[in-house]
Amino acid sequence: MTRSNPRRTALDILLRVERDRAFAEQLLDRELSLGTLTGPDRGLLTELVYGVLRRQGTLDFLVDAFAASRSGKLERAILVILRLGLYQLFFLDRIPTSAAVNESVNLAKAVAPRAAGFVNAVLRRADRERDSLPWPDRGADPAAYIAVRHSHPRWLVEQWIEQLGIPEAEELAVAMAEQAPLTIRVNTLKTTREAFMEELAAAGITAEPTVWAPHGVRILSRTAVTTLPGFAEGLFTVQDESSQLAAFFLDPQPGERILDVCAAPGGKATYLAQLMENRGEVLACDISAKKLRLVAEAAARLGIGIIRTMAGDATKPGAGEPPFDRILLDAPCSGFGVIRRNPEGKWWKTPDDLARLAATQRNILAAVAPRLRPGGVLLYSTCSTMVAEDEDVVDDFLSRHEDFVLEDLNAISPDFPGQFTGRGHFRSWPHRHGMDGFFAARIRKL
Ligand SMILES: C[S@@+](CC[C@H](N)C(=O)[O-])C[C@H]1O[C@@H](n2cnc3c(N)ncnc32)[C@H](O)[C@@H]1O
Repeated sequence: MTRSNPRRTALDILLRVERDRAFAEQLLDRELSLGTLTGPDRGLLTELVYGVLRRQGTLDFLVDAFAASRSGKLERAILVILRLGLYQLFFLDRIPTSAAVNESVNLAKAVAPRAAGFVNAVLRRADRERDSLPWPDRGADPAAYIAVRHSHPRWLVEQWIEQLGIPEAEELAVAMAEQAPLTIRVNTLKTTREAFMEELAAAGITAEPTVWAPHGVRILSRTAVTTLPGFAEGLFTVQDESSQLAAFFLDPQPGERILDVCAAPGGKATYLAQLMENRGEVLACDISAKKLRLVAEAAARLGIGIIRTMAGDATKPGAGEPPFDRILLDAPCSGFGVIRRNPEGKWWKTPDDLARLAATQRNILAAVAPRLRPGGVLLYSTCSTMVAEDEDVVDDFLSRHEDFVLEDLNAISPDFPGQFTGRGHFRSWPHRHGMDGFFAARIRKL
């Protein structure tokens, strides 16, 4: 078997994701750029890698149901071969059963020959018994049912149930296991949304304007970003509608000085500069000097001249800069709002990680807030659905800083009904809004 077999390549990538905690997106990009896979095999590889990571919880439940050994006890390579086979059997319509089973057996013969018969037996049994799967009892244990059926860690589902109640938590769980839409932001320094949509139509690409974000376009055709017209010319950048809105709600004005505290890779920093009509200054900081280069590259491609980058740890007090008109703190977070895009993250992170991240978020917020001028606005945002990383961080900060107040986005931006909580935070949900899960709070210094 050669490396140009998409199932073998998917197996290698999934094993590396498990073993090294490597990001699937980077491994896939590298593999696809080699050009050893062509035509539909490229799509199949992507589908298998992301599909197995998204549905891993359900697939392991099926392994436990149909294999004599529990999934946790199986050798890694055999477990991943079973996940791949079951994914093809249960989630892909276009692959015949015989192909799903035979290709899995071939994979086993190549990497773990003594397990080939076992793989064959488990997959054939799962296929025979597909109409009587032993799902957990929904009434007796709704969290177990939702976790297994829609493939999320149980503790995460329990948090969602606490926030939203059982029926809505299940809607969210369904949406969070789907593929996310491809959304871009049109660069209004170079074109308009209308003109860009005409270019897309002329290139045969189906797209629609985003519902709420004023410069967003959702791409409906299945296509790679780099093949869209105008990428090299900087007519657009990839950015989910929720992330666009978070930057938009800071409401930066031309000529102002803005601090973007955790800026890399620059999705929001470049949008701030765009909204400022490329006038004023955005100081884009990040702890990673390497990732800050991506901000500079994005700014150059988009024709932005007002972004200055500076590496540094935002938990340490910044020195030497006069106070800023506005601050964006897009904090490092669990990423539980974007698990449609990075599904591996949901299997890696634990409640302990949330506590650790929340401590960092609190430290950064307390360290950067003094850099705001009186009357200035700070926007705290995360791509997390977790109250511990969101409302709790903001409330803790406000309880210790009497010279800062929470602003009510319902009053500031009344044209966005349904996006804000009763207290005036921005909170988007995939099942309600079709966007990633995002949070933002506007805080004003008195
Ligand atoms: C959510 S990402 C920012 C995304 C970015 N705002 C955008 O829209 O493209 C969080 C960033 O925080 C940075 N970071 C983590 N800890 C930090 C710290 N202590 N000080 C500064 N930046 C930090 C990470 O390197 C990462 O780039």
